[in-house]
Amino acid sequence: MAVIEVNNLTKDYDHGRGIYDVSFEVNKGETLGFLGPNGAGKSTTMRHLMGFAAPQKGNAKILGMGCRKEYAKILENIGYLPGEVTLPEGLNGYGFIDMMQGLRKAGNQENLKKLTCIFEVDLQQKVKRMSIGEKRKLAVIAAFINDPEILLLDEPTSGLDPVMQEKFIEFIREEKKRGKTILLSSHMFAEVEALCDRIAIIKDGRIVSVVEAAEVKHGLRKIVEITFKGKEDYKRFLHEKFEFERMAEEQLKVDIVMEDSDVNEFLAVIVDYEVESFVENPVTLEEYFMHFYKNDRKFGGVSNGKNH
Ligand SMILES: Nc1ncnc2c1ncn2[C@@H]1O[C@H](COP(=O)(O)OP(=O)(O)OP(=O)(O)O)[C@@H](O)[C@H]1O
Repeated sequence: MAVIEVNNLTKDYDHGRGIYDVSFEVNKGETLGFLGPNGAGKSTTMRHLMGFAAPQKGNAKILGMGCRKEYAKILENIGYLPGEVTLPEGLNGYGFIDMMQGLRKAGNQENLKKLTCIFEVDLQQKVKRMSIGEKRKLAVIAAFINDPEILLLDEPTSGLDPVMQEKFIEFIREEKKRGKTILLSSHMFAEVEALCDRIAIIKDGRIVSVVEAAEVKHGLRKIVEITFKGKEDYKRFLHEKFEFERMAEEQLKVDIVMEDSDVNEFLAVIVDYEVESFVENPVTLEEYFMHFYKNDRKFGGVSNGKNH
């Protein structure tokens, strides 16, 4: 069952900035990683899910409720950690948590103790005296304070030191075991690999790929490097219908991108060529993702974000 649904969500800020026809869903108990370079549209999508902005087209729903219209109801079930944290400077940690608990009508002192202990925040301290990391940890506590079923986490570990990052990952693993539904935007491959069931990649405001994390982890997509014996074969091969990643005429070498399901087709074609060698390398999540950073053309399965 889809808990979070984003359908053709569009917000055009002009000059090619914004999000365009963004569609994906997050099922109950699933963690979807939302990966994209700076300015790709992750926070904009999250803000629409929180009902802070109205789309020009499409819609965002949580538990079947429209995020803009039923904002107050949705808030009771949701924990949101914004990408940029701005906290009221005049309050101390307790004051801020009280304010957040009041907003959500769900005080939970036991949970507060547990979270304060895990994330080591001194709640007596005034917000204005806190470091960036401490403010971030306070925002993490606020997001989890009412033990929400659904979590929208916008780059949750940015600003945390490596020990805290590790603690956070452990904490989310436990939350996953408890059946939480999570949308997590991140730039950190290790974090995404450790936590996410599926990964949606967004670039220039558009979803360019949605993949099962296991598919990437187990290297179902591969780069095959083929070296030909002669120039004629090398040139002829370039006309074959494969996805070429790299061509090096001097070395008579090409890299093609393949999925497991393409292997038979590849073998049927390659028997017709004199091959010096071929090497197969699984694509890591980082390579898969970096491809979108560096290139505009598609790499692997482009989907509408609805495959799961
Ligand atoms: N209120 C706004 N007015 C105008 N442009 C905006 C506004 N909010 C976002 N944008 C633009 O929309 C695009 C997407 O921004 P967004 O903050 O969603 O990216 P992001 O993927 O979260 O990036 P980052 O990783 O840097 O946080 C950017 O080009 C940004 O400049």
